[in-house]
Amino acid sequence: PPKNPKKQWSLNDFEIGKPLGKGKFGRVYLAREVKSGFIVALKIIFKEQIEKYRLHHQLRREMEIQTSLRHPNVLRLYGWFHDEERIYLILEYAHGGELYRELRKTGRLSEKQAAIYIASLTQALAYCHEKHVIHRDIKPENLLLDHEGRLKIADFGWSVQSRSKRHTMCGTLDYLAPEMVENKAHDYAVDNWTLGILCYEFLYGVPPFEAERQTDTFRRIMKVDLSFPSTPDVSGEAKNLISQLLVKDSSKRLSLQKIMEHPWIIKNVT
Ligand SMILES: Nc1ncnc(NCCc2cnc(NC(=O)Nc3cccc(C(F)(F)F)c3)s2)c1Br
Repeated sequence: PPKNPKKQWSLNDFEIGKPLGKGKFGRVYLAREVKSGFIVALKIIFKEQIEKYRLHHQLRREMEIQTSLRHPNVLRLYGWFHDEERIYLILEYAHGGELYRELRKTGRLSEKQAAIYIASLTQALAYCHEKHVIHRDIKPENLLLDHEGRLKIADFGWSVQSRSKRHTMCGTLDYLAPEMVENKAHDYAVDNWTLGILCYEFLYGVPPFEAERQTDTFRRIMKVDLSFPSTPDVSGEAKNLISQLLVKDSSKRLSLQKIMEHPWIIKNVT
């Protein structure tokens, strides 16, 4: 018998609820699938924006990549549909919202919480990398929390299926690895660098190479101008992990496997 064709969704299948957030190119709403009562997040993207910025292939790639990923720390993309002027992404609803709101609220995280998030991110990235997917745009805005406070990587709008080295420039400045800043060929190790950036930001409340002007941030990234303030008092193990990730030579960055075996992770996560 023919495989039952993928359900064709339409807006009538959903009741739209409160806005959850504004992302690039469109808003996200809470929504309920009428028949099942299943709660989702519906991301609405305007076609003319996609046309204007010529992002069709990127959006298509995101669909392909995300519908094939299944991991507890990767936000699900259940499917999508479109009408005259909009494209709708049917996403897993992350009840805890955006991680960066928690970061802004509390200023910085405890070492235990930071280590738990870094371990979750590392496991999610190890899963993505074994599926040849580099996210390339890991930043607090793309990290969501579910109802149990479990971290979910979202928005694979910049990810790529990579077997060869990549060249496309993307991502926000603070989180960019040197090889991306230099627009050089880059590979999976860019996500390892970003783990170092995030670990620093979770513990100190700001990313390590933050500067007034973009040119200064670029310069600080290229120099790996890393320094640890004396307050808050962060453990030596945490600084050790960050220093092993924020390494200019991408081949010398601590591997995802080694991150999971690092004393700071072992001490705080098991
Ligand atoms: N509480 C919540 N629970 C669940 N989700 C929430 N927010 C949505 C998070 C996202 C997940 N995936 C996304 N994907 C894209 O946005 N993709 C996208 C969009 C435009 C253009 C492009 C492209 F054309 F550039 F590729 C790609 S946004 C929230 Br708040």
